[in-house]
Amino acid sequence: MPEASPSPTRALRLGVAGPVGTGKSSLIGMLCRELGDTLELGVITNDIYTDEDARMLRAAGVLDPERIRAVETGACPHTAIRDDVSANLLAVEDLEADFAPLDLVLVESGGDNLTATFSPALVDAQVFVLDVAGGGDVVRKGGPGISRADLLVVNKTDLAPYVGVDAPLMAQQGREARDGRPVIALSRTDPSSVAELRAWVLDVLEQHRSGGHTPVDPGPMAPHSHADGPLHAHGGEGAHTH
Ligand SMILES: Nc1nc2c(ncn2[C@@H]2O[C@H](COP(=O)(O)OP(=O)(O)OP(=O)(O)O)[C@@H](O)[C@H]2O)c(=O)[nH]1
Repeated sequence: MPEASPSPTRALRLGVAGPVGTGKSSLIGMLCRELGDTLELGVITNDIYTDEDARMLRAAGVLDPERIRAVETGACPHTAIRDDVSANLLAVEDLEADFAPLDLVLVESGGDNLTATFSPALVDAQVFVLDVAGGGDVVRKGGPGISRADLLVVNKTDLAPYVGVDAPLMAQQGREARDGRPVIALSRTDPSSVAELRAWVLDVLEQHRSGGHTPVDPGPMAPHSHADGPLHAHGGEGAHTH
């Protein structure tokens, strides 16, 4: 398990969670392109049955393929980032040992629904990714990731006119739901939004290195179900019940 107060010498571990298809892998690829020249990076992906996201990122050529590793999570992808994070921690620690010293390890959750959050035992900070194509009302539905992740991203703003969503309003409602925690309206076609994301990550890294960053638990996941499984919940104290 990582130390309670992260050593400024180890890499910042940044989780990226959010519903299926909102652009988590793309955002990680974007950060690799933006930061790969100046920082030593590693990536861990979580998929239910495959290593699809890792293969997609390797194929994108954004990072040395050896620095992108996959964790196969089995039926419930949330367990692996929330209740029993051992497989992910081992993957992060192996990556850090193999490519020491790393500056930043990006950990992508398996996309599933609105409830996924990382345990602070696995990541130091977390980004929750929504997209405009999921509908403008998604922000108002709330959930621990939307309300309390270190950063909320409203992604694919370039698609907003085509799906009838007011992206600035969606971002504003995100800010209102988050008591001032940051929100970035992002599109890979909007360089200023990409620069804003880059700056946010560098700021958190700087705080991590100076000992000024405290990992915050957004809170446990709400009860949810998977395509082939019953409704279940993940307890806040490491319990996992089906
Ligand atoms: N128009 C547009 N499409 C985007 C943007 N970012 C990502 N996409 C597209 O959205 C789709 C899903 O992106 P992914 O990065 O695979 O999403 P994901 O959240 O990792 O998906 P899962 O791992 O399956 O949950 C892909 O077709 C991307 O090309 C964006 O800024 N604008």
